Amino acid sequence: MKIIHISAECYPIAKVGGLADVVGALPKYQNEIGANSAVIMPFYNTKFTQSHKFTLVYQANLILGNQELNFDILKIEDAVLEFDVFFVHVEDLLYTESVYTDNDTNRFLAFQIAALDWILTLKKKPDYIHCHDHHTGLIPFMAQESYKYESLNKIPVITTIHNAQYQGWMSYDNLYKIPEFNIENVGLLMWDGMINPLAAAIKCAWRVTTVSPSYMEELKYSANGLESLLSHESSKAVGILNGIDSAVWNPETDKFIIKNYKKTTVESGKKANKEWLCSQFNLDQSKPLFAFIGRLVGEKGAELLPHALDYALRSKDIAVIVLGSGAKETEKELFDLILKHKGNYNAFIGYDEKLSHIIYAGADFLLMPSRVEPCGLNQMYSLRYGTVPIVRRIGGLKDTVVDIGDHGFGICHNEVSEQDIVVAINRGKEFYTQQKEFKANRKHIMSIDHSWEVSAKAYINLYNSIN
Ligand SMILES: Nc1ncnc2c1ncn2[C@@H]1O[C@H](COP(=O)(O)OP(=O)(O)O[C@H]2O[C@H](CO)[C@@H](O)[C@H](O)[C@H]2O)[C@@H](O)[C@H]1O
Repeated sequence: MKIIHISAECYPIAKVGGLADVVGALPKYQNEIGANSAVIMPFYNTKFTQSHKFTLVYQANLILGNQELNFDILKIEDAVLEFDVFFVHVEDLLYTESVYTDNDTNRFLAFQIAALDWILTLKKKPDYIHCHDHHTGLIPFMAQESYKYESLNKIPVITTIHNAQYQGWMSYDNLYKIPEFNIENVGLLMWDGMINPLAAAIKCAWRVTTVSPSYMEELKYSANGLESLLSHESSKAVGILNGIDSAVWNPETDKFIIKNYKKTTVESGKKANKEWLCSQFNLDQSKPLFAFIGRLVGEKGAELLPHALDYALRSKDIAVIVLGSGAKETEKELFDLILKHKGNYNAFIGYDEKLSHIIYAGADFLLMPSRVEPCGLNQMYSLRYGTVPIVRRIGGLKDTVVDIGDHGFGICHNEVSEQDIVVAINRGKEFYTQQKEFKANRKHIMSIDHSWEVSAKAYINLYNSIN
């Protein structure tokens, strides 16, 4: 079974968030169960692309409206990953330091056209094309409707929605850039007067998946304008919970953390990581350490953190560390708290993969007060590292965390509010004082299995169900 994943991100090549983690793991686990799964993504100017060698696989020109652009398909020379990765290299458009820029309409249009132009030339075509998020949302439409891709229209295309908040909207005057199709079918591209790649993907993909079962249900009521479309297409839609790459996220072998540990050595292991964090960030290590890692955006409830943390920190009996970047105002407010709560609070405003691993290892609790959470990986990473997740009951968080009050192992709250966050922190504080139960819980959560094996198989079953 030959599968090609098409994505804007893939760990460790280019990562902005959880999309990269999934696309960097799913093909590997699909290959382990006998598939032949590869990825095609844009060739960005990242540390990874600078430090590896690539071979040219294919070269051609693509037509983007009235522009003709040269593109290369490249492949990593050495087998550094456990699956093949192909790159679309369009020097002037895609070779940027950031994954996302303010010219993304043209960038991702060119990427998608180049990817399909290349697939068209393959002797052995993929059995399935698996697209991820709106950046690849026009592929299901083009494969089905554009005349030049007619020979691909029997290949099932699957779209996975990692985040329906972003839909890739573009104005109607971009229509001529999409390879020619029967204009009577233009409605498949449109939603609310705009070309909407995510809506087009939901309409045209053979199957639509979300990254957790609860998120699939929630989208029917809250999908940034696509609710009725999701309800209408629900017969071809299913939620499959993400897994975590247990080779990358393993406290026993993790090269980023200060001291490796397993279930039997969790106390000394977490202590060493916490000590390092507290000394680096001037925090009191005798206090329970609460952490937040993530994009500082409304979906993550991040704008509530400054006030909620300010309030919770007044009692001076907790320590807090924040790692994130995003909305400038939230960044500033979180930064300003450092002086106010010196010794008990610190924040790293930015992106740091290594630090994120040390925080999962060294913190006692991880906060996720998300407004929207399609799956959430952080709570699963924190479980694996023996860190208690504190989550809002939403999306994938609801599917993966059970409250200690319900014979579970985490702390859950219902509302996205400062008050709920503070109450949840206080419950965490209280739990921390019951050291015997707290330590037993740590061991328990480390053994909860969220590895990709089960979900990788679920995707294969889904592909098979199409024929
Ligand atoms: N400043 C920072 N420094 C270092 N690392 C950072 C960081 N900010 C975030 N990260 C890392 O980025 C990843 C975030 O993953 P999530 O799944 O929580 O979120 P995201 O919203 O990006 O993904 C979307 O797609 C994924 C995958 O399907 C869904 O789980 C999720 O719900 C959906 O919103 C984690 O690996 C986290 O450690």
